[in-house]
Amino acid sequence: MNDAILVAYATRYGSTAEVAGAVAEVLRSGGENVDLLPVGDVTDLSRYRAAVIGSPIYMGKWLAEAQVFIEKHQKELRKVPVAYFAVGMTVVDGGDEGRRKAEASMDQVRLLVQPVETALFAGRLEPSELSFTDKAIVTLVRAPSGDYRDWDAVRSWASGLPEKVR
Ligand SMILES: Cc1cc2nc3c(=O)[nH]c(=O)nc-3n(C[C@H](O)[C@H](O)[C@H](O)COP(=O)(O)O)c2cc1C
Repeated sequence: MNDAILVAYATRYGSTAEVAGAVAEVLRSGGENVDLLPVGDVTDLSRYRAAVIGSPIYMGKWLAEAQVFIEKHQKELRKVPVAYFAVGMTVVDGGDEGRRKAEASMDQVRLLVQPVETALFAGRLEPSELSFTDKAIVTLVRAPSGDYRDWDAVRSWASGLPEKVR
């Protein structure tokens, strides 16, 4: 039976995993049968009637594992409604240009599988948690730090999904 909804995510420091968790929770509370999985743990897509896929943005792009997941499963994913969400910091105070850059992070995956719905969410950046290299990059680009995730925005988007992926 392909009656379940897949919520699959990539994450480096956990914030996108938590956004995916909130999306899954809202769908479940609406009575949907949901599997919440890191992209690397998804094997069989035949049991899903829809997929929600999210990735954080790093240097303007989705994490490689999210792109590879979509590329690898593009044939199956094209048969069902797919929604994408991107999590990043340029949407925090980057205005229209920040949103445009965040939208562009999905260009690659849009080409592979056209989504029925997309969303951009502000993320979390905690410098003390970052690897040496990541910390050096965010210091260089003077990225804002803190937790900017807007849970109301995430939940509101998720509550509209069942209608969109029907
Ligand atoms: C090295 C580095 C590069 C980043 N590049 C971008 C970027 O290009 N655009 C953006 O919107 N956010 C960028 N971010 C912010 C992350 O997308 C944000 O912190 C996100 O919540 C991280 O998700 P995760 O905790 O799931 O890994 C960057 C963060 C780091 C550490």
